[in-house]
Amino acid sequence: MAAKKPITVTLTGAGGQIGYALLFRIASGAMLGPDTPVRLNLLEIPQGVRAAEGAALELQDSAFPLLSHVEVYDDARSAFHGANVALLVGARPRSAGMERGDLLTANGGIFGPQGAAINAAAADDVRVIVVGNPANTNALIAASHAPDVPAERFTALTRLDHNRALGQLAATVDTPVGDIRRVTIWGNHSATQFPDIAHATAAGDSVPALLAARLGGTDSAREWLVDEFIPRVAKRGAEIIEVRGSSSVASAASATIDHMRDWVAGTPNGWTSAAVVSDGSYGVPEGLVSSFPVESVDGTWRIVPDLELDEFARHRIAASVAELVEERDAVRSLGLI
Ligand SMILES: NC(=O)C1=CN([C@@H]2O[C@H](COP(=O)(O)OP(=O)(O)OC[C@H]3O[C@@H](n4cnc5c(N)ncnc54)[C@H](O)[C@@H]3O)[C@@H](O)[C@H]2O)C=CC1
Ligand SMILES: O=C([O-])CC(=O)C(=O)O
Repeated sequence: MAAKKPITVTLTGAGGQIGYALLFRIASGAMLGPDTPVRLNLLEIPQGVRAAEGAALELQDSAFPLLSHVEVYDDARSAFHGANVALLVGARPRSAGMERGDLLTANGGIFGPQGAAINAAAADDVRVIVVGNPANTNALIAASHAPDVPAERFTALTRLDHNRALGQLAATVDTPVGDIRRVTIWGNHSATQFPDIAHATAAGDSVPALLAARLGGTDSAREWLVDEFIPRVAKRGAEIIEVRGSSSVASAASATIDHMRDWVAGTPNGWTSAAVVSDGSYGVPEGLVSSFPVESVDGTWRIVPDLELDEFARHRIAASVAELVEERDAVRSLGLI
């Protein structure tokens, strides 16, 4: 059988923390599969180039059979040349006391030029995920500078929030995390996000019913949901910063791998969460990059249709979407879109 052609993966922020956690998993085949060779293009700003070069040396020392080539760039056009997969991680992380909104001005300027470089140089089938915060709005900025790339190819990471929700639920209902299905993160990757378990199941049983049984009735389950689960998941990033002293790295890299793997290979276990360009579903204005329940079908994210939403869910989703509208208007007034 002829050897498979390598997939070109461009990673921005390759000299940073998440970059370092991502590179070795990509090269090992965890993202694109055990028989897909990869070519890695690493993009950094000049101050980050040495760190990226160091990571490239270590990649060589790891002798990954699937790794066909590694190149370090400080020029976006060259780095995105022929990219089939673009992981936009490079941006300043939040430190203690900062809200994600504070990063809009700091990081927004990065994503227009990178969107334009993707438009000019990437492969026709490019798939983009934005990890750098504020991820949803940065993806919107990048997409708006790439008119020739279908908007559906621009996504942002909310899989980390999804995985955090699975972790919290598994611990509370005492079920293996792999048995939990049909959890959704709606809206923005921020404290306004809505982690929704109304449709969730654990080994086929209704999670709301399991919670009610475990926590002493539907009222207590509701209290846990509103006062503990939702804020714990939505503010987990800040909790990690407080406990670790810096923002999530390995879990963010792992979620990025999950997102891209499922996008390419499909979601046989049912839906997951990803921030995708809205087609107007569930009242989310068209064009906003918002998190939805999504399935990956034939290499394309599809928003799961026709889920029933109660008043509480509609209210929570609207609040997070209102924040996305504010962010869009802010970057518009800064001339970034
Ligand atoms: N969406 C999500 O779930 C999560 C997002 N994040 C975000 O990911 C981003 C990266 O985090 P870390 O790796 O921990 O930060 P880091 O500071 O360790 O690394 C960022 C790297 O990006 C580079 N960089 C900055 N501007 C760049 C540009 N224009 N082009 C290429 N590279 C550039 C920097 O030189 C640095 O090496 C942050 O914005 C952080 O807030 C972090 C965790 C979760
Ligand atoms: O909270 C932060 O600043 C980093 C991040 O996005 C997360 O951990 O969810």
